[in-house]
Amino acid sequence: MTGAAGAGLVLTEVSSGYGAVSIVRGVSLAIRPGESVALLGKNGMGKTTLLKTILGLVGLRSGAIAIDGRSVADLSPAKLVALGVGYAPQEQPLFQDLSIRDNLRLALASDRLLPEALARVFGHFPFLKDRLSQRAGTLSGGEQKMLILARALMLRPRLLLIDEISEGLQPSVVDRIAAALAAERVANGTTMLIVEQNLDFALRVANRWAALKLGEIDDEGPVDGDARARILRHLSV
Ligand SMILES: Nc1ncnc2c1ncn2[C@@H]1O[C@H](COP(=O)(O)OP(=O)(O)OP(=O)(O)O)[C@@H](O)[C@H]1O
Repeated sequence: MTGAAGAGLVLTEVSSGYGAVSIVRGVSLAIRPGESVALLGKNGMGKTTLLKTILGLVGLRSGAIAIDGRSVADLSPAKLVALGVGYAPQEQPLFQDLSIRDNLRLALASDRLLPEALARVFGHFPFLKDRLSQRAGTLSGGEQKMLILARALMLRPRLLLIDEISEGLQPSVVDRIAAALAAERVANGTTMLIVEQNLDFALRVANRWAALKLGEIDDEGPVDGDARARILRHLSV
């Protein structure tokens, strides 16, 4: 393994929500450095809200969140980035009128870092290299998802939070994204928390899983021979 090792993430009785509504309820989850955990569950169970709570985009109501033993409660987005947190969000994450190059540049504090960071993401997604000046809004849905992930990888995150990246993608694109995530883990020991509804993808990219139901962790386990059947119980109606 080369480069910085992954970060540890510990959630202790985390609760959060919107207005008067509680969404995430008492979630405890410890992810060791280098682990990849798939967070599964039906629509509306609170998966995205939990990721946003870790990032401070949704306020923490009670409980604690620590990265490498350090509370993230009062950290600004810039400090989270400095700690090595990368985020691939589900909704409207690209600047459609900016070029691929400028969308990637926005991940960095300084252009000095650009050549090395671009070289890293070109290794995962070579098509970006030939189309750097193309407007992001003209990319296909799958290409946009790969650009979103590439942007999250620009700073070589130690903890990567990914929200339903495989949604609506054709199998060949899902394969490329799974390969990129696997390569990052091998190269950098990146810790990952991956919100998913695509069970096959989740089982490929994670070594552990947790199922969220109405804001609570309903079940969890390792990705082993029993995982598929156990998870399906949580995804089926
Ligand atoms: N900004 C918001 N204000 C109020 N309620 C919200 C807001 N965002 C989400 N919710 C509600 O919180 C609940 C959980 O939503 P969340 O997006 O976290 O679920 P999810 O498990 O990620 O689902 P999906 O797979 O559909 O993205 C839903 O009932 C949703 O309507």
